[in-house]
Amino acid sequence: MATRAPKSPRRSSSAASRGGGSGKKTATSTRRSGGASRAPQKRGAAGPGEGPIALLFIWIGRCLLLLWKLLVHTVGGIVRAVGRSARDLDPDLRRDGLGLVLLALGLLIAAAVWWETEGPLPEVTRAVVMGGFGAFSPVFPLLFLPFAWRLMRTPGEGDLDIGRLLIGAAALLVGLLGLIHIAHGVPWPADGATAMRRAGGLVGFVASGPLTTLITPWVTGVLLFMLMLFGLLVVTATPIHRIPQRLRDLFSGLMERDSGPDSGADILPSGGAAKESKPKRSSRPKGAPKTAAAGEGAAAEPAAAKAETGAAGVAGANERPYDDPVVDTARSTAVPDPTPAPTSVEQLSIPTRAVEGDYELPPPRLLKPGTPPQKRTRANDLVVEALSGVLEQFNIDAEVTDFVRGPTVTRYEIELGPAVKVEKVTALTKNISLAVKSADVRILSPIPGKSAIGVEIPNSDKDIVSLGDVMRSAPATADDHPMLVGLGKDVEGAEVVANLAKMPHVLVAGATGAGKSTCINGLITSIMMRALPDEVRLILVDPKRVELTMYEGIPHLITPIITSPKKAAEALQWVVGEMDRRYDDLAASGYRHIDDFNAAVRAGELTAPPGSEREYEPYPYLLVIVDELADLMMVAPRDVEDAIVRITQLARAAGIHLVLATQRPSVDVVTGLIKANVPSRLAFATSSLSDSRVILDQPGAEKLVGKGDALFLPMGAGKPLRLQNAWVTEKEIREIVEHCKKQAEPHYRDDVGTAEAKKKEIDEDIGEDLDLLLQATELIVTTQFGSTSMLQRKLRVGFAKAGRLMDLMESRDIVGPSEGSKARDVLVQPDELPEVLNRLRGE
Ligand SMILES: Nc1ncnc2c1ncn2[C@@H]1O[C@H](COP(=O)(O)OP(=O)(O)OP(=O)(O)O)[C@@H](O)[C@H]1O
Repeated sequence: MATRAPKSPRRSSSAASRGGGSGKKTATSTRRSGGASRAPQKRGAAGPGEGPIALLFIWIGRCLLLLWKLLVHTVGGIVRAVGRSARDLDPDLRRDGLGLVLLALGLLIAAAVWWETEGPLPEVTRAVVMGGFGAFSPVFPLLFLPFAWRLMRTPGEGDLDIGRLLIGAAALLVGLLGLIHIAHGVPWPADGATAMRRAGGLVGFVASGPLTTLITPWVTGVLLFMLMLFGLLVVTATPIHRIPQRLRDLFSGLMERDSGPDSGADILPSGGAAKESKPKRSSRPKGAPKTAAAGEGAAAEPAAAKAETGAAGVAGANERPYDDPVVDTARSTAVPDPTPAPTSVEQLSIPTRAVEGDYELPPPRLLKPGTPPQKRTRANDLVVEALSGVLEQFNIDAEVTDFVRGPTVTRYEIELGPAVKVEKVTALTKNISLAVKSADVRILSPIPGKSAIGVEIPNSDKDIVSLGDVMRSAPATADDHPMLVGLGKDVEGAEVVANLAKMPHVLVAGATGAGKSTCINGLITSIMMRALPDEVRLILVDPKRVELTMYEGIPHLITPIITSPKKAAEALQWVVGEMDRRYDDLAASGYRHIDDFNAAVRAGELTAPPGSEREYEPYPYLLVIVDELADLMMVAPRDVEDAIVRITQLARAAGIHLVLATQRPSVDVVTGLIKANVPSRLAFATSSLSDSRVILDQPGAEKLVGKGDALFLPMGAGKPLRLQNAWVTEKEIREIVEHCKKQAEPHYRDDVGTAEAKKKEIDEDIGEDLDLLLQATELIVTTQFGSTSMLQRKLRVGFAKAGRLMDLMESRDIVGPSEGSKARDVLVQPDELPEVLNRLRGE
């Protein structure tokens, strides 16, 4: 993270050269006056009083001086030109070149030391290396290999790393050579070159010789050993307090490598401390409480570090804004009055035992790594130049002090001089766009947690963020919640994950081609990678009929993928019913959240009330994903809105969550009511500012560059977090789907998407009269007497109402047609009554 302190020298120097024009002028004028004051003296020296010979010498001297200057300028110019073109080289090529130079050096030293090649260059090299490094010389050429390898293998990794490695290796080498020298009796140069070469050479002598005379060889040995240890820690980038953790990681890494072909296949490309999550997880036996996987060597440190970076920090997005909201909101949610537990309700069945043996989650290696992240490329340098140019042109005392490259955009940081208005920079958005040749410039003022303005500019050379990298990152492996999904990487390149159970409902919107479907694929794939089917069940609604078809048949589904908007609207009604059933169970058992209910059931603490035929089972999370809300809203706007609002208001405690995606975020699709009840938003590039306002209640999404560039506004967050959504290929999805399908078969409920049809019939026909109709039916069936006047008398209704009730019963084959003044035939026997009443109720 850039800090102000180290940059201040740069800042002040450029400030002097920039706005501090006065300082520059002063320096120039001082030089001029100096020149002017010397000139008369020189003229005086060549004055009329001097002889022609003296004049000749003076002129010869001046000519020589001129020639010298010419030579110096020419040579300097050539060197500068070469240097400039080297600087202009692509950083990757520069690193490759450096790597090759190191390889060549290693080869030269190997030729000199190992094969004792003849010739002046190998001989000088041999003398220098053996004289300098003594007994270590034969190993010396090998040292170049890892450096060369690292430079060429990991393009884009900062030079800092190389610097760290050099410092660490130097400390390691000096310590080792000093120890070797002590082990050979600390020979001095006066003892001869052979004795020095057999010991630690000149370096070993300098490291140990003088010290041994001052503090004895033993103490020197201990100090040199400590120096070696320090070198080792620097090389491995291990702070002392993390040594035990590193050893544990190393140990468990070795154990995993031994345990099978999957293990160790996917290591974080960035070389982070995080390891891949468990490659396999078997179905938990029912009743076994879930154990956290945080201890599996997954370092949660990056997330913790990020949490300090401000409100929009990644972990901030992941954790803080809705830290534990499930429990909190569950407490505040109005739980309906306790009702007796339903005695014979069919609970959302979860018989997803594996086809053979235990269910195994897909191995993480099925998700491939993305491109290695780059910290700086030539494109970034060009943008910094362009930005500085704009600031200079407009005479603004501000400077580009740093930049942080993310996968899609880079955030350039501009620090202002004293008394410079922020608006001066923000007003330049269009000029900056012009200078950097990109229409999608977004200005953050300030960057959260920093006193600097951020200018986000799309990279002309983007990195691909793969879902695999996100799912194997520390924030993902540190939490084994089955509803945790990989979203992508933020502008600083940190992985962003989110727990759908805590969101608790999310709206995904963006113009066509912006990356919505990829995002939905990422969500479903994350669930398949982490959740057993008896932990999370899915309802997938795909009115476009093409986006989600590949998930057909996965065991997490409770109904085949729904493609008809009408059926989808009905399925939402079913979800409302499922929510009510869950609430009934919660209310009857006295728990406030389905997680608590499930824990009690698993622990065997909860049994159905006496007289009930129920046997409680844990409820899985139910995730409903709608990949085009607009299609549903066109078919049945009122019903869909009602269902969504009802689900979103109450479903969180019942473990039911919605993901609603649309490419038409207009107010008739994302209505005020839906917006008010879907608190988390994920906006991809929108075609207009008004669309951005509909999704995020603020502008910003219209400036996104598409292809997965997104703004994530989790529930409770003030500012959206920009991220590059994770990419998952169709091939990866197919392999994961195949794996899941092999493990278990789906168990479809045939009532999903049909409930509404029955209800509709009731609504249209019966309307408000359901209660009266139920009473009338009960009366007529139990008495087996189809008389209208009896209904009038017993139900205290008028003739018209009684006649209407009779017509309704006739249309449902409860009574026969009217036969004048005679009573109608009753077509239902008393033992069929409960079934008929249920049918009338729409159940
Ligand atoms: N996360 C991503 N990383 C890289 N490229 C992406 C990403 N997301 C999307 N893209 C690119 O953008 C294209 C369109 O993405 P996608 O199909 O997800 O858009 P969409 O918003 O769903 O469009 P539509 O609404 O028309 O289905 C993809 O084919 C891919 O090339």
